[in-house]
Amino acid sequence: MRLGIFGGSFDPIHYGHLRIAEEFADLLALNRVDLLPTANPPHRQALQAGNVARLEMVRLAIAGNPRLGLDARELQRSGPAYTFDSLCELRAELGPQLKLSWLIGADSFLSLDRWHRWRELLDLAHLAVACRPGFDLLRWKELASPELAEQVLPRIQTLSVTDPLDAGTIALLPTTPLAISSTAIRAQLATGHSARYLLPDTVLDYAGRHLLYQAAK
Ligand SMILES: Nc1ncnc2c1ncn2[C@@H]1O[C@H](COP(=O)(O)OP(=O)(O)OP(=O)(O)O)[C@@H](O)[C@H]1O
Ligand SMILES: O=C(O)c1ccc[n+]([C@@H]2O[C@H](COP(=O)([O-])O)[C@@H](O)[C@H]2O)c1
Repeated sequence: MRLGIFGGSFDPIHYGHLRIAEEFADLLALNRVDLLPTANPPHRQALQAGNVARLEMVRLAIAGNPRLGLDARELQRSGPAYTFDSLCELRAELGPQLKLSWLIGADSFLSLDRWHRWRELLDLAHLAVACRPGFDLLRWKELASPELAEQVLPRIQTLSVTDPLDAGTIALLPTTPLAISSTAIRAQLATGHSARYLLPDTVLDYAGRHLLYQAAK
């Protein structure tokens, strides 16, 4: 069993997220990728849509794709939602033998050294880094802090589905670069512009019906 986890604010979820989740599953031959919406992210201001709405939008977005699942554990936790805590819980539930990989976009990867107990994350899971326009992974050595570079360099491996290890490596995934962001979608909706084809229609309809990203009147 090879499980992938993809944490995010998903405020709202969009095709940039869905495409890297699909390519992650495909490139690493994962049995399943669980999307893990975060609550109280330690590193950013309050999210715009509430927990229930973001969970529902993820549910709508992944409907019909048997490889994508939903893990709501962080929404049930009070206090900051640290990835370290989620990976510890997952390891305790699934055992040491399971191959566990955490998907992260290139922008998040470059700030990994500001995450809670970041050095220990690779004891718990593999890391798979997706391309994101504007964050050139070929230049990551210049862009990363010396601490991150020192920690990361020896761990980077060429993409491999047959790695015998259960955690501890970093794969740079050649995913399709899609310049889509939740920030831009929220801005488009708040100014009355169309966000169609940047995210699933079902998610857009949900956001519209619940007036999630409209400008305050
Ligand atoms: N278009 C994209 N391409 C690659 N990775 C992405 C893309 N959008 C988001 N990600 C990654 O998905 C994860 C969750 O991202 P998040 O939910 O914050 O989306 P976002 O579009 O970056 O949102 P925001 O604009 O609100 O910051 C992060 O690891 C981020 O790097
Ligand atoms: O654990 C941390 O300290 C930490 C710091 C920054 C981000 N994260 C996680 O990274 C994922 C992507 O975050 P974001 O803000 O880009 O949506 C999400 O699962 C967050 O909980 C985790």
